[in-house]
Amino acid sequence: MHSLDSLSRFSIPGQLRFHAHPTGLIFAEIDHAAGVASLCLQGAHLTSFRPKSQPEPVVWVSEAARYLPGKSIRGGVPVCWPWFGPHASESSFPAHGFARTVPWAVVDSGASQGATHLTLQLQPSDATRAQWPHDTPVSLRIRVSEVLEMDLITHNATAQPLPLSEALHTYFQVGDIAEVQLLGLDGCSYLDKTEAFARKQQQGAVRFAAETDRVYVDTSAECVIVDPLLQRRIRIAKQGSASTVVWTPWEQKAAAMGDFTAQGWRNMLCVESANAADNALTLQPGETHTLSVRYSAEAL
Ligand SMILES: O=P(O)(O)OC[C@H]1O[C@@H](O)[C@H](O)[C@@H](O)[C@@H]1O
Repeated sequence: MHSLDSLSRFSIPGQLRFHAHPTGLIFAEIDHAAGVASLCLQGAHLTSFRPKSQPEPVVWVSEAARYLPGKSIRGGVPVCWPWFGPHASESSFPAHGFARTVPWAVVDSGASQGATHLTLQLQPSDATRAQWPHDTPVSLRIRVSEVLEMDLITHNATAQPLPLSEALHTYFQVGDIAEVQLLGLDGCSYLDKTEAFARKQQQGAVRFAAETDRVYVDTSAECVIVDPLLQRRIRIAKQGSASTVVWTPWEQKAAAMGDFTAQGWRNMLCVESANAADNALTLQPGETHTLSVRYSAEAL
């Protein structure tokens, strides 16, 4: 694992620095001329992003989030890998895979093409190998400017095809979940996790009035969150992702989770760029797969 000293060679004066949280977790702080972001090295978990043109963050993190070794953080961009949701056969394995709670190493940083960038690689251990005994290097590359770009890159270095599901489980900041609309999914099929995975079809924009937990399949469309309170649109563009997961817990579920404040759930919406359910991947020997997202905000 990194010490702060060993990270100094990746620092960029005025643009990228590292610091330790009182719990020991190490964070990267990126301050680009056009946008700011924070990322926890555990989980390669981005915990905030705000274009400097925006008064409010684009990426939401819970005010009650816990920053603890081995625990996932409520908000930001959890990396769900190498499976999304519950493990297919082992109920004791963690939901959404182990990537979001284990150490990642910084392997590169820089400032080029108008952005500050940082690349991390998951560090396999005996504990991860017990759940995933495959040689599949995985890295996360982020680029911060007025927009946030992220690439989740998985390489199958084994001699056999491997099943894999994944998501960049992004929590977006909204003025009030009950007022926003999500565009881009009209006509898509989805699995409704609140109704035992019933298969349904989206009609028009997605609006929210209760717990919503859906895996939209066979869609690589750009999604747009229209937010009348914050007077902005958030654009979510992606490549290498054929599913979009839409999740909001609503009051009761959020209260049961223990890491939301009483009203915090109202200010978030998860729109997750994924390869899950019908769109789970099979990585062929030697294949490299990249899931890429690009988040931007503009005034309404
Ligand atoms: O509490 P977790 O493990 O971070 O998961 C949050 C949510 O993540 C979503 O992606 C799932 O579809 C939901 O079912 C789940 O509740």
